[in-house]
Amino acid sequence: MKTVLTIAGTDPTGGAGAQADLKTFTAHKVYGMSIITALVAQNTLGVKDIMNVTPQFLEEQFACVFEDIYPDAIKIGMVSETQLIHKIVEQLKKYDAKNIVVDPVMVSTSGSRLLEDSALTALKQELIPLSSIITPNIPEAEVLVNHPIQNKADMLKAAKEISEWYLGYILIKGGHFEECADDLLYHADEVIWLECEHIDNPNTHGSGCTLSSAIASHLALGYDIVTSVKKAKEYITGALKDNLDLGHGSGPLNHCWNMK
Ligand SMILES: Nc1ncnc2c1ncn2[C@@H]1O[C@H](COP(=O)(O)OP(=O)(O)O)[C@@H](O)[C@H]1O
Ligand SMILES: Cc1ncc(COP(=O)(O)OP(=O)(O)O)c(N)n1
Repeated sequence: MKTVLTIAGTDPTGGAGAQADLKTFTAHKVYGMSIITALVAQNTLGVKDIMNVTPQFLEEQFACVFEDIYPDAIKIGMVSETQLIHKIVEQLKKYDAKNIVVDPVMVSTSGSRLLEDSALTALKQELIPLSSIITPNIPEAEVLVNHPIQNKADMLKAAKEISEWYLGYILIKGGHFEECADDLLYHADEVIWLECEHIDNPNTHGSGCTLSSAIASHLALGYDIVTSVKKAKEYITGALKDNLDLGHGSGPLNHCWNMK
């Protein structure tokens, strides 16, 4: 069985973070594992509190995973502090990790900051360069390029700007636009639009976590990056169309819609 690791924060209601990632791994029939960066008190209504783990505890979790069950692919989500990013970078290098997907989580859709301002430099200069693909949403891409992104032309411009300092694949997600949900996959002047109509579903909590975990699952299964992204986009679209309605805010997805 192929193995996939998430390095992420938690969501006790299971819609985002490590819990969503693990469900996504299971839905792709890969063996899921998790290294926790932070305990997050959150639900469909928003984030109440964050308790980061220590770098030492992060290192112990790395040893438990990598010295026992080596992952075929890794998804990295919420890592809010510089010292935790430093530790993850050190450990990924130590264990010669491959097939790394970085979802540069910065702010939850409900508006809570999940990345400290001071950690942005370490994210850009140390963690992102180790990855094969990054998956920013529009607000995250705006932070990476430091200007607004209002349409598809702006998305392409932003991807080109990011490619000046990052050599991997860049997936800018268009889920925050009203008119459509077209994602842009960009690499070395290659432009692929993954087109999708805007699905009228207010329950999108954790959609970015779920998409990046689906990409990592497909990488572990041996697909190339372009195929992995296309298959992951089909999966997230199906999950959004499944119309699960739980909770009092922006609800979670049915990660196992494809197993019905
Ligand atoms: N209403 C929607 N209709 C169709 N696809 C969507 C919708 N909202 C999000 N998506 C898709 O879900 C994935 C996650 O995107 P997004 O919600 O932008 O990420 P994040 O959760 O990181 O903010 C992307 O493939 C995006 O296009
Ligand atoms: C622990 C944790 N990680 C990431 C997020 C953000 O999730 P995302 O998939 O970007 O979707 P929204 O929750 O913003 O809709 C999170 N909330 N918690």
